[in-house]
Amino acid sequence: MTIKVGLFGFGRTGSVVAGEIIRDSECELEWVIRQTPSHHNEYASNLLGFDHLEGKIIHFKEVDFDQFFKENPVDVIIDFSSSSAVSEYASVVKHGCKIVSAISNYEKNDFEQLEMLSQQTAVLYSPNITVGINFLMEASKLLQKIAPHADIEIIEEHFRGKKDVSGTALRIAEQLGLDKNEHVNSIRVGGIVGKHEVVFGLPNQTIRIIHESHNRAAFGQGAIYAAKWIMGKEQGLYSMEEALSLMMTQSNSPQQEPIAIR
Ligand SMILES: NC(=O)C1=CN([C@@H]2O[C@H](COP(=O)(O)OP(=O)(O)OC[C@H]3O[C@@H](n4cnc5c(N)ncnc54)[C@H](O)[C@@H]3O)[C@@H](O)[C@H]2O)C=CC1
Ligand SMILES: O=C(O)C1=N[C@H](C(=O)O)C[C@H](O)C1
Repeated sequence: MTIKVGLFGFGRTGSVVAGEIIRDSECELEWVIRQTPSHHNEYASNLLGFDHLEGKIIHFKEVDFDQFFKENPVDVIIDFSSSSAVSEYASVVKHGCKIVSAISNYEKNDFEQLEMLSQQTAVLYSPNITVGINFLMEASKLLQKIAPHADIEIIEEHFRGKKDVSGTALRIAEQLGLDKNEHVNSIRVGGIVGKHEVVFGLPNQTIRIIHESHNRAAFGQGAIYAAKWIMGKEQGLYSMEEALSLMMTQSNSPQQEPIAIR
């Protein structure tokens, strides 16, 4: 069954994610909604160099969202836009659509709205939707159990233009029970896509667990994995850790396909 996808955001990340969705044989990019008016009614596929027409680009001011979702139904919305977009697609849950949100830093009221939507449909929210970073989080939690007295610092590195502190780093701090104001160190240089390092300091050794995204396609592959995983889920708020930890715990069972990290 082909999964019909609606994408919010076509910026640094969304434009790359769109390409991954178009390339995926099990997904069809139905439309892309964004705040930027350029390329309205053009196709993401053409802008990305594909020959066929897929993923019509829609300027968000040109649509009545409720009418739009009724006339252009999708199975899942993938959100790589901004915190405020959740209010635009709130009505989509009436049509049974699932949600994968990759917004890294939500305003409080926007996240509360996303939580409300999860009472009506399945919502997967992940500030870092790569398979690798979620493995880093599981590995860090395991190491903290083994070395409970270690000093721990989190270092996050991103491109110069990223204004907010990494939502991933804040999530790692939360998972490790660390004060995010004390133990998250940010570096903003050049065009770094995203690097997260958890440093465990012991008296006689230092252990570093590092994940680095080299290409935003990693976020697209993670979002597609999440979209496929959430298809069979009932309403509720899910995390990428849950999606992956279930796979990781079942990964040695013969009927489970191991995670194909590409
Ligand atoms: N969870 C993850 O693994 C990742 C999350 N992100 C997050 O994705 C978001 C976007 O990041 P970038 O692509 O770098 O930003 P960007 O500023 O380059 O692109 C944002 C896009 O969203 C659109 N947009 C913004 N607000 C909108 C709204 N209310 N309705 C419709 N469209 C809207 C803009 O027109 C633009 O196309 C950020 O929150 C970022 O932290 C980015 C990479 C990975
Ligand atoms: O803004 C980005 O680009 C990224 N944001 C996410 C975050 O804030 O954690 C994830 C990734 O590192 C890239």
